[in-house]
Amino acid sequence: MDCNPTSVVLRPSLALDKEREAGSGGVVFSSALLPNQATIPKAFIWPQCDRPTAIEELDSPVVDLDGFLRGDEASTARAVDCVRAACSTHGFFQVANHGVDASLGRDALGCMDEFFGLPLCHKLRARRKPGNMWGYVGAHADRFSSELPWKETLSFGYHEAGDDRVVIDYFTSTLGNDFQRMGLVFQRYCEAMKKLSLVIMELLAMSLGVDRTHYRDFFEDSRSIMRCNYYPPCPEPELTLGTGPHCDPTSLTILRQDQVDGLEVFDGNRWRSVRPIRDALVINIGDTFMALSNGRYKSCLHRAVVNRRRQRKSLAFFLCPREDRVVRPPPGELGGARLYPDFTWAELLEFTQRHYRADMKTLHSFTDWLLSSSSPSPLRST
Ligand SMILES: C=C1C[C@]23C[C@@]1(O)CC[C@H]2[C@]1(C)CCC[C@@](C)(C(=O)O)[C@H]1[C@@H]3C(=O)O
Ligand SMILES: O=C(O)CCC(=O)C(=O)O
Ligand SMILES: [Fe+2]
Repeated sequence: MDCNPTSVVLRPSLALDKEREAGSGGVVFSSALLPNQATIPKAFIWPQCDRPTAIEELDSPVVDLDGFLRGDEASTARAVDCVRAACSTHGFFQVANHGVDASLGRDALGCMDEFFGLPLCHKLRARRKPGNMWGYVGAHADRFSSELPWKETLSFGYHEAGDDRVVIDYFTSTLGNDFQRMGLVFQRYCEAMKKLSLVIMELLAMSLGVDRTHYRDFFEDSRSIMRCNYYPPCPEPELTLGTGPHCDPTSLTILRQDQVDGLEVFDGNRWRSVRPIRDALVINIGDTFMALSNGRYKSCLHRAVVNRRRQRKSLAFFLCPREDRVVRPPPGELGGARLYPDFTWAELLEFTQRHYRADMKTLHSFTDWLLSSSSPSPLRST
């Protein structure tokens, strides 16, 4: 593989579930090409209705977690009210004084600069293999053939294993022992994200009037996804998107942005920007938690836009339950008619990876697909 390809070559159109062997070559999207191009390939051009427009800022609350983490009752009550208000509307809020070491977040963003700055042939050592979710991808050009997102991504899994090395081992086994330090930084970052996500789960439970340990226990043995998003500068940012409009299919997202604008949330009427706040973390509810709350909390539509001058990076930690846990709301508190059937995260994840490109209707489409499937799972009650 030429380490510095001279052009973006996109293979002929292919449907999502007819994924070709990645080894067949042909498709690369590399930021190394960009400074020399004045226009973007047609496959990256999005429909007019999806293109970025001039927008205002989202009024997303910043929840100070310091008092809650110290067990202060008044601060806890304020945090619970703040979370309830945000999750009952656009599902986004930011947290400050969250207990995650600020230097760890900056180190992780620094490791992203190091990885995505590698020659393409080195990045391709981590290339995502067909049927697998982990690895390096350019513009999802191995899965989609139009409306390609203007980004490179690196995704890997995180779960507590006996030796606490699952992420370190991923980096050293995929990229070599020279990447031991990078693996250690991301290992520690994922551990910190997991710890914070369980704190947020307590807050969410309390704000829903559910026993405060309910969701925490449900995610204790979580199998989460870490995704590094790298958005190169784009010669025609008004025609494309860094990440298309979607609701996260996962349960909870903890997003660390760098200081470059780009995250946008649809508040029901218009797109609004989520301005980066230094060292704060953006939290949003995903589809799986919307089902766990029987629709009380909203998984919200969001996207990422790019710009002509500056690269942008974001670190998205996606909390997910163990694959075989049945997703259903807690008995009693969130009563009323069930909005969604029982399902497992494994079923929803497989739907997004093999049958459906996650967008703003993923959970609705998944529910239809699930209930229409010929072999209903014995776990499922509707
Ligand atoms: C389960 C997942 C699928 C996507 C990553 C994630 O872990 C959560 C967000 C999903 C995604 C980012 C939504 C927009 C479309 C997508 C294809 C992307 O642009 O990356 C989605 C991810 C995916 O790899 O399918
Ligand atoms: O990069 C961002 O700000 C958002 C990315 C995102 O929504 C995602 O990866 O699910
Ligand atoms: Fe997202």
